[in-house]
Amino acid sequence: MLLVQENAAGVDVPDGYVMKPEDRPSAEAPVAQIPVIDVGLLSGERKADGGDEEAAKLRSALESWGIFMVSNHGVEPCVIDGMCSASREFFQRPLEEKMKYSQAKDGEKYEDFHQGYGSKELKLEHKSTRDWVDRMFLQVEPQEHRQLHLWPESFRDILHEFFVQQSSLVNKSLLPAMARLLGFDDDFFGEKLRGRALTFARLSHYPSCPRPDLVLGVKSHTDATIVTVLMVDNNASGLQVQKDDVWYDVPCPTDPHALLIFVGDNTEVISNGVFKASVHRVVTNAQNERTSVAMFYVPIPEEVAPADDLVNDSSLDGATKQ
Ligand SMILES: O=C(O)CCC(=O)C(=O)O
Ligand SMILES: [Fe+2]
Repeated sequence: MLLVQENAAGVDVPDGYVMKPEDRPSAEAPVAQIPVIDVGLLSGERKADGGDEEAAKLRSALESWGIFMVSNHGVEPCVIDGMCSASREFFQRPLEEKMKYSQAKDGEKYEDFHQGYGSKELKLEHKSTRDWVDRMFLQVEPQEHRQLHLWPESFRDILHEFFVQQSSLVNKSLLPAMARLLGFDDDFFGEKLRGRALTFARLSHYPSCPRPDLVLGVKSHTDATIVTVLMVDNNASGLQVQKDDVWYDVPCPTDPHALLIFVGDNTEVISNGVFKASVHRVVTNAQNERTSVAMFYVPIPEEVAPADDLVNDSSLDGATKQ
């Protein structure tokens, strides 16, 4: 079978989705105390108004969870609402409609790195289990590489606007604040996302699943990014993060317009392990469907190496410079 949507109506799940017993989620997970960072206070000049405290919260999140929420982030609420409803509307369309945006040719299986609509179809030789998710995967940057024929008209403009506003959040606020925590110039991370760097959007739709005890929405992974920005709809939680070998639930943000930020692998490497990439997964839910939109900020591989100043600097000893 090609798409999760086709399986979701059944009472049981096909074998290909059933996780090995050791990888199945437990019924109850503790709740992660993910900090909410007020981005407005992070700019270099806001020390007196609580900026130091906010920077300390950011540091603690970067060094432990590898994930945090942001408020006051400059992405307009109407843009977040618009992106959320455009994604839901797209996934609710009949399958034949959505398949117009699939890159898989007739009879061919969709593969994850292809742009367009589909679901991760594992090759037979792969032993790994399938994820309970349908997706739309699109390259957003460099803009001249966009495959606009795969962008449904209904969300072309809103996805572009969502990207423009959040890339300003990433480049003007978040990455400079992260660089300052390591004692670097504001542009330290940002310059790794210029030129041939790539940005991808992934819209994910998790239909309700009859066996959340056996099946995962997305298996445990880290993102191969500098950072990932995630918008979740508030219909259902499902995201979990791992810390010290324990899986924690990430609750839906109480502010429906908050965004989640993941530290990606590349930042862990560049910071020489000072900042931790978030290990995360998505569990399924028997009652509710769920939609998310992730934006992946991916540098060119040559930019990914531990920063010289952080290597062999015994004075750091696991802590960061101020
Ligand atoms: O849907 C989510 O909450 C997370 C998705 C995710 O981790 C990913 O697409 O890399
Ligand atoms: Fe992820």
